[in-house]
Formats: sequence, C-alpha cells, structure tokens
Amino acid sequence: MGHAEIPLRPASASKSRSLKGDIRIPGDKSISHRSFMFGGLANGETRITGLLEGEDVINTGKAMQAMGASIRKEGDAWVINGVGNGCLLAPEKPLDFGNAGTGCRLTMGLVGPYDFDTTFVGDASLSRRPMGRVLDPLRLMGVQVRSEDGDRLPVTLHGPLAPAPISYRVPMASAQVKSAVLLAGLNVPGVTTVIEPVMTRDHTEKMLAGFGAQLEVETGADGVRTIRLEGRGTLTAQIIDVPGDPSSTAFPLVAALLVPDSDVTIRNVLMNETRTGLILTLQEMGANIEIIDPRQAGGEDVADLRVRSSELTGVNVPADRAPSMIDEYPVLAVAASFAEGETVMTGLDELRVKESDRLSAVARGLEINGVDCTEGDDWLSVRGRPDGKGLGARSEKAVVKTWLDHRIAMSFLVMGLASEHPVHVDDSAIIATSFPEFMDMMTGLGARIDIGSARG
Ligand SMILES: O=C(O)C1=C[C@@H](OP(=O)(O)O)[C@@H](O)[C@H](O)C1
Ligand SMILES: C=C(OP(=O)(O)O)C(=O)O
Repeated sequence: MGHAEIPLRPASASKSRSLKGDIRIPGDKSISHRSFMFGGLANGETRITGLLEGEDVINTGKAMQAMGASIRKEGDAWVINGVGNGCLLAPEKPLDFGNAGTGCRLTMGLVGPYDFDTTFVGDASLSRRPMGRVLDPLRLMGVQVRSEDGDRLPVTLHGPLAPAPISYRVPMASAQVKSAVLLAGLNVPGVTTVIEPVMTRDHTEKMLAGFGAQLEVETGADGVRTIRLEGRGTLTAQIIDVPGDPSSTAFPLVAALLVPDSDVTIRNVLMNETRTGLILTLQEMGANIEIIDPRQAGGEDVADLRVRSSELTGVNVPADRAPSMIDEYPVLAVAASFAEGETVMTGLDELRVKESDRLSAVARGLEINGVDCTEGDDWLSVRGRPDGKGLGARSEKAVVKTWLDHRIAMSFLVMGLASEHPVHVDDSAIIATSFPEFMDMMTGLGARIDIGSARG
C-alpha cells in the first residue's frame, strides 16, 4: 500500500523539559539505496550492515529483486547476490518507488538503456515531481520514453539496441541526475562523461569505484568536476557498513540545541564534506556541537556528535552551501525560528521540487505557528524568538500540512518541543519513508510527541 492510500496519522509535539541520551542514528539513505543497487548488479555476494530499513530503501530492494537480484536478511546483515553488470532482467510489473525520488531516478538510469520495457510508478508526491531532468540525458543515449504530460510518472523506458555514451553537463545541482547518467553509463559501451559544475554528494562515484568500476574524477581549478566512466565493466561484490544518516541526525541535533538543559550524544554520523553544511551553519549560529572521535569507516569520514542546548544567532547561509545541506533547510528554518535576529537562506530553488514544495510548505508551517518569515522565489528569511514565546499553534485548527513530506513532518515536530504552545502536524506516517525509528528515538530522549487519531 503506497502512502496515497494510508490514512494520515496526525501528531503533536509539546514543550519538553530536557533531552538527554546517547543514540545511534540509522544508516544513511543515499548510501543504503546505492548499496542495494550496486550489490544487486555486482558479481558475487554483497553484505550490508547498518542499512536504513526505511520504506524508500526497501522499495529499491524490491525493484532490484524484480530485476533478478536475490536479497535476503541474515541476522543484522542484508545479503545480496547480484546479477552481473548488464544482466538485469525485465521486471514483470511496474516498479513502485513509493515516495522516493532517489530510488526512482537512479533506477531509471540503471535500467533505462536495457532493450526492454520498464515502467516506473510512485505515490502522489513522487508523481508530482519532475522526471525530465533524468529523462533528457537518457533520451540523448537513445532511450525511448513514454510518460504522462510534462515527464511525470508513470514513465515507461525502453533502451535502444545500441546505446551511445554521452557527455552531459548537469544543469542543476543534483546528485540524482549525476548518478542516473553514470548508472546508465554502466551499460553503455565506451566512456560516459558527466560534468558537474557544482559538487553534490559523491556517494555514487565513491561506491562505484569501490565496486571496481573504471571511473575517474578530475576537478578543475574552477571547482568543476568531470567524471568519466568506462561502460560495460565488471562490478565485484563488497562488504558495506553504512554510516549513520546526517540528514536524520539533523532532527535530534536541532531538538537538543533548542530544548533547554539538553545533552545528547549521536553516534556514528557520516561526516562526508558533501553532507555537513547544516553542522557548519549551526556552528556559525553558535551551536554547541562537539565532534568526537572523527575517524574513517568504510572509506567515509564518521564521528560522534555531542550536542548541548545553545543560544543561537541568525546568520546568512550562502547559496553555494545548499548542495551540502539540501535536505536540512526545513529543520534549519525551525532552528532559525528560535535564534536571535534574522537568518537568510539563499539558493533554495531545488527545494521546490522535493517531496513537497519545501520552501512554501516550510513558510506556511512557520506562519501558522507564529514565526515571522518571508518566502522569496528561491530564498527564505526567518526572524527568530529565542525564548519560543508565542510560537506554536494558538488553536487546534493550526495544523501544519505536510504534503507527504517526511522532512516537513519531522521538522515541525521538533519545533513543538521548544515552542510555548504545541505544534500539530497533519501526518506522521510518512516519516517511515526515511526514519522509522524517529518517534521512539525522540521520545526516548524525553521529547513529548503524541500520535493522534485521524482528523476528519
Ligand atoms: O542522490 C541522493 O541520494 C540524493 C540527492 C538529493 O536529491 P537531488 O539530487 O534532487 O538534489 C537529496 O535531496 C536526496 O534526498 C538524496
Ligand atoms: C529529497 C529527499 O529524498 P528523495 O528525493 O529521494 O525523495 C529527502 O529525503 O529529503
């Protein structure tokens, strides 16, 4: 059952006394998707520990199974026997990616060049999101595309008999587009080139190299990256331990900063520089975040974070930082609501095409909870109230609309933990797409969050 059919599960968060504890955040969503995909494609048996068992990632696993990979769970490990590069099977039914842009767009690249039909479907949120950004480069490789108006789902792809490699300059800052082109290149003879003017998360490049793909990355003096991948090579199974997701970490982290007398340690957090923009920004705002035991694990930087309540001050968040914190703006806007002075966030155009139009969803949610903010076409400014006085819902009717967007739901629940009045969200069921443990983990730290019954 997709989220379109699941009844909404409203929830409310109320002012909490203090958050205390030591937690381990579930695995990174980006790395988990790619672990299932590359393991499903490689020769041999890939073992994954720490995989995020959220709905988004599970849907990617089901898609890989539908295309021939064998996936099973043994104790804590996921064990995958891959089909071999170039050997995916035609799925018998449409692949349903639920709410997941990453699963859907990367798999379009992975299977698009194959000479058979593959149909992609998703929930109401995913069906509203633009797919042209991935379909355009696939068309250049010779892939036939059948889609609804405006390149929305459902989409059916059929690869050509002789796919051609392309050189593609990614027109927007998007790791999903970069990755889809590279994954398509895996099954195309010759060298596929991706030019990335603005660096985005680099998990695809790193992990493909780890699986043995012939891939090189060159960074120009101007920061422009050129990634070249030799197609039709062999991928070899790997052992993967997925580090904790910095995007999920953002919620208990901001909550601990905002709720007075809090002291929370978060273990095993991925600290890849393409993902740490939020931590940097919060530190600039005066956040007390201690980075403990920074280390390498499985080719990635990880660390433990000790977070204590802090008085925050508004800052300007530069546009060029957006790719390294793209999923964290909703919760940053919540942090800014409790900061002294104004926070201005720029370069936010990509927020309009996430699970919801996050710029507008955040601005509406802040407004109904008494926050003074301004929404621009690609920017947001927030004027905070350090004591949280007057913030929160003044009536039962002031319910944040979450639009099937997990990050909107979690961000506003965090807001309610430090506001004078409770904060209500119209749905919390969607949180299971990326962070099924969110409620238990937060309430375990002392957060007052109640799940209500469906409102009429
Ligand atoms: O490649 C990835 O794993 C992701 C890339 C980002 O999307 P875009 O590529 O659309 O920026 C991010 O928002 C998403 O949560 C995960
Ligand atoms: C944008 C997100 O994910 P996706 O694009 O995979 O749906 C997210 O998790 O915030």
